[in-house]
Amino acid sequence: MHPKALLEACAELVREVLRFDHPADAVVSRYFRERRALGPRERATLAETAYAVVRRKLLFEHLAASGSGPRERRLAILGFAGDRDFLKSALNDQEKAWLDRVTAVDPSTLSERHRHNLPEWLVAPLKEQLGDGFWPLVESLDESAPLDVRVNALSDKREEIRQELALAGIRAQPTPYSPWGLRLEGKPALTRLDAFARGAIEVQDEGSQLLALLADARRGQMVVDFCAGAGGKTLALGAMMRNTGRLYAFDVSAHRLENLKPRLARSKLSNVHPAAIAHERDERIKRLGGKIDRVIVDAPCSGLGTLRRNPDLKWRQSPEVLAELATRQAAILDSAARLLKTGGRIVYATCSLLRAENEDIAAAFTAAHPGFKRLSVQELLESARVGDSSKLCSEDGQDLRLWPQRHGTDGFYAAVWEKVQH
Ligand SMILES: C[S@@+](CC[C@H](N)C(=O)[O-])C[C@H]1O[C@@H](n2cnc3c(N)ncnc32)[C@H](O)[C@@H]1O
Repeated sequence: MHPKALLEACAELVREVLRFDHPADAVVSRYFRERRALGPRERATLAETAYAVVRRKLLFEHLAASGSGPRERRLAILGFAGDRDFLKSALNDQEKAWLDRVTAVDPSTLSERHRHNLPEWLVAPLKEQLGDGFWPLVESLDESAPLDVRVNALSDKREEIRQELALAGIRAQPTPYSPWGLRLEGKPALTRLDAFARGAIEVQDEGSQLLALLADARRGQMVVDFCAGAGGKTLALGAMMRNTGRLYAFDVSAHRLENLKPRLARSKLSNVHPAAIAHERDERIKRLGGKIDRVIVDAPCSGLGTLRRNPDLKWRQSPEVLAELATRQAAILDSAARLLKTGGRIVYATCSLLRAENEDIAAAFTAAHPGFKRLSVQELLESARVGDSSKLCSEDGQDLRLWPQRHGTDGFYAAVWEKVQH
């Protein structure tokens, strides 16, 4: 593609993504679907440019103010993810001079908001939680998230899969914390691998793997994945249960559960029962009340722990959305807890960074449910032989607290309770 045409296409995609009416990955996929002639390198430049603009939106808008021409074109120039000379060959003299001027700006002279590129409503709670750790978080959000896979413990050993991947030219290292994880070098395509087709590996962030581990699902148990979605945790739980017992995968979205089916077929699990529910107080849930050994609530959340992958979320969420989510999270946790038998365990988890969706929900649940005892996540991780478990937890060891800048995973939270009395 000619440089001028590619830059124009980048500006067009930037315009569509910045409407924020749909998730950026959906907008990019649709853009590519409608333009099948685009080659892989053009697609990479387009997607990376659009994501760069979303990530550094406040800075780029600030720098773009001094340029000329359409705003999205200026933003696309600033975020352009290709070769610099290639880009310059698409620019007129005025644009070249402007680009040279703005790229010479000393970053230390920029205001805070142009350095962190976050909305103010998000900055305040993060600074309060992290103190000096706020800036390392900001830096980590500019990096790309690693590609982790979970090895299916039902059928395979991690080291053997690592060697099998090496033979296919894919280098991988064991993940530092999850006993099932491999962290791959680069972003190799996996779907054509035999290990993928036979269900030996599934793409899953190491943090997600640890959430499933906390449930400690065992052979022969009755287990519920309450917000199963496409079943990332379900598959891990099923393997922990050695394909015995009964594992219900519930979700209000039948569409998301559909995406579990091919994964389930690959995994060879036969103990999983997916079912769409109308809401968290569905009749189906009521019938199972008091009968379940393990429940995992991977609650719908702001997703702000996944900003490396989904940087548009910081612009698509708001305090109003968060308040509404908190109400739903509390209601879902409350209903899910009714499923437990005495001695059963419930895990509440999110991929949010914010206390409002995490510690606050957990504290309110503890206060309202005297029959539930909080378990120390640190102790649970120790008994699961996860090394360095104190590094993964809140200071008191109660909660799982994973951060991209500290653990390399997405941001995750988990709290765990045991039902001690009726
Ligand atoms: C964080 S996602 C789950 C991801 C999934 N556990 C995985 O590992 O792939 C949250 C899920 O909660 C579902 N959800 C939202 N409201 C719900 C409710 N009231 N009851 C059950 N599931 C709900 C959403 O449809 C969404 O799939």
